[in-house]
Amino acid sequence: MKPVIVVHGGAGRIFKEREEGSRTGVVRAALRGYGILKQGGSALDAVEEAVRSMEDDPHFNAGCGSVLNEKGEVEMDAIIMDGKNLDSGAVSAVKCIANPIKLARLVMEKTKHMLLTDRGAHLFAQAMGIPETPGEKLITERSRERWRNNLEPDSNPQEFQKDLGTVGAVAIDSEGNVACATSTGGLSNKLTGRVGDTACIGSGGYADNHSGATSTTGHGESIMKVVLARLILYHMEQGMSPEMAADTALDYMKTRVGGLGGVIVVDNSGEWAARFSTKQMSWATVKDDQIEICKYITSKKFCFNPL
Ligand SMILES: COC(=O)C[C@H](N)C(=O)O
Repeated sequence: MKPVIVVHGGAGRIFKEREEGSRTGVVRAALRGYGILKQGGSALDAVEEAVRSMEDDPHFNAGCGSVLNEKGEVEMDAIIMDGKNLDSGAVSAVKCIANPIKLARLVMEKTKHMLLTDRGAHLFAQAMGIPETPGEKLITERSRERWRNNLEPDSNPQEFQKDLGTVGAVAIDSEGNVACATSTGGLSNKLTGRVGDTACIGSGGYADNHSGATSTTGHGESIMKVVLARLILYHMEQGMSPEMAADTALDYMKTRVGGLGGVIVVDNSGEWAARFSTKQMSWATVKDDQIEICKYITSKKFCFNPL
């Protein structure tokens, strides 16, 4: 099987000043993940590495650069899933950790559970020897400014899309195993303790070798209502291509609950798609040693925009 990786850096508006950084960030992440796949590494390692590289990049709303909650604090959600055995691990509302995706993977591999939240996740991180990163180090000037200007949470399913930047990756490795990973700071000025789609299995991501893997981004409450990631795989199980399944599910989310978002998908034959109903989504993919990246324009080839 020829390995493939697809990454996204969030659906929504991408403001001019973040365009270049966001594009460079998704390219770097895709190449890092693909490097692992090329050396015979697993899809799981590849998606973790790709997401970790975007968590470390302040241009994205994950890890360093996360948006802030109503109190001006970082609270992050992340999920990782292994399509071989349907194992998954997630964390929600975690604060002083540089790489929530790493912690999610440890939840998957070192506990009998699938999701740890807030204080419990923090205690688990300590027990695993993960160093504490002061919250201040995760906060950028951009996220602080956004917090100051945004007294209300970005809760409108259509209006939420002001330059966020959740990150995610899906991959298939040379053995035909698929995996997904997603990480986010969530919605700006959200209520303390709000857990979004990203930490929820089937919403923020899903991976199953029998069909494929998907990672989602967009209005979290809408994504959770339609269980977007699992819905896409369901459509693929019924015979749709990744692109058709993604468009059908995004269209359903828009018409049924008025929510917008974006998804990346890879199926178990290596066919992939990056689709969105928001104005933009940054993404990059590497297949056959060729990289393809988003163009920040609305073209038929690169995106689905029903607006
Ligand atoms: C682009 O914004 C996001 O993806 C936010 C994320 N889905 C959440 O609601 O937590």
